[in-house]
Amino acid sequence: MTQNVAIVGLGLIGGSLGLALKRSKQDIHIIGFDRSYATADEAYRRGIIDSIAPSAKSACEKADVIIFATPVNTTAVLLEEASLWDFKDRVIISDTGSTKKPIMEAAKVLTDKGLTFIGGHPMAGSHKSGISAAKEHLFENAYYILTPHEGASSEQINQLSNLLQPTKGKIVVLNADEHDRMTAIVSHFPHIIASSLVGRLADQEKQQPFVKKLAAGGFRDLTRIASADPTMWRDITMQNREELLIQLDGWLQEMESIRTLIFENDPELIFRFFEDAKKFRDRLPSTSEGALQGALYMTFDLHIDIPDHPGVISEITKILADEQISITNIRIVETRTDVYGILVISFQNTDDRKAARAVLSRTTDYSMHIL
Ligand SMILES: NC(=O)c1ccc[n+]([C@@H]2O[C@H](COP(=O)([O-])OP(=O)(O)OC[C@H]3O[C@@H](n4cnc5c(N)ncnc54)[C@H](O)[C@@H]3O)[C@@H](O)[C@H]2O)c1
Ligand SMILES: O=C(O)C(=O)C[C@]1(C(=O)O)C=C[C@@H](O)C=C1
Repeated sequence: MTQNVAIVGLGLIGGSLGLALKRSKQDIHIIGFDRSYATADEAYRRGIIDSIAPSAKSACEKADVIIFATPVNTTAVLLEEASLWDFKDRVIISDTGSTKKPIMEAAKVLTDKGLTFIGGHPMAGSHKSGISAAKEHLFENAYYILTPHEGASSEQINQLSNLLQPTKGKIVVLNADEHDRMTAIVSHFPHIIASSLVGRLADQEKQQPFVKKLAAGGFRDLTRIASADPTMWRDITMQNREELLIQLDGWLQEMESIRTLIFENDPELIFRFFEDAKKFRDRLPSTSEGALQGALYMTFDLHIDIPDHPGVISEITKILADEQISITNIRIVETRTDVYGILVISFQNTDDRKAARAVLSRTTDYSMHIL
């Protein structure tokens, strides 16, 4: 029997979910709704959804499973409005929001009426937003967290997990408190730091106009996420305010002790500060070790030692293009005359990276590394 799935909000996450569900072996009809008709129309034309609904209500009332993929404050408002909608009896309602406690609280208007709500959060994304950035592989190897309401049965949790299988995410069940505490540590607070570092650069650029030209690899790597959508991050910050304040207090204390460290200028203690951080960072699971991507998201990068000669990059991209291996990013980490430069190419998944490594080892003698 056909399963009707409604996706409300067809941006990066709703669109990627639609693309992933499209490869399902189950008989699924995806009904999409977005407040922007142009977005819904693009989703339909790209085959991400099977039909466009005229409203969120109309999409949801026909659905067996509903996934809200809107910014978290909007999702809370929609859940409130949904208390007046006529759902199918056995409907499962879920979302993709980056926060879970306030969403679970907002869903109470529905669960109090006997409806089933299972919070969801795929722990993979991007600083890009909107349907144009949607990718079928986005959730591959990422944790996909579910936070079921206490009324949800294991059969319903399994039904949702089965539906989500084509995302190739790893489903884990957590409670909403744990979820919000952990995502504050590894996702939400780092985002605040990235944006504030960019803010410091913007302030100081007034006195040092040349400084932003020096913002090289380190600054860029550390602040990539500051380019993300401000609406999404405003909502997350407001909804996870308590955990963020806890993180901020800890950080201020940490900065105070780092201030003392620098003031006292003890070489051994300064060395140990960097050494401890390096040891811990180097032990974090990486996708190259077969670990899951997740909050500690690793891109599928291949580092290639290339000589600093004109034409080398086009040689490599041509080899990959001939093999139909798509790349998501390409950058030079270091290039100096007479010294090997390092080209970093990012792929969508481990399979593409493996195929690229294999073809480049057959056709070139450049050494390659996965960090
Ligand atoms: N971007 C990420 O990295 C990421 C990762 C995991 C989860 N999430 C969560 O997923 C959700 C969606 O994020 P995104 O990155 O896809 O955002 P997005 O901005 O790319 O997409 C959101 C979509 O929702 C639509 N929308 C907004 N208000 C609406 C309404 N009232 N009715 C219908 N549609 C509406 C917008 O037009 C847009 O197309 C958020 O809750 C976010 O916290 C984001
Ligand atoms: O990779 C990024 O750009 C992200 O910010 C993705 C990221 C994260 O912090 O890891 C951001 C928010 C989501 O809730 C999940 C994933």
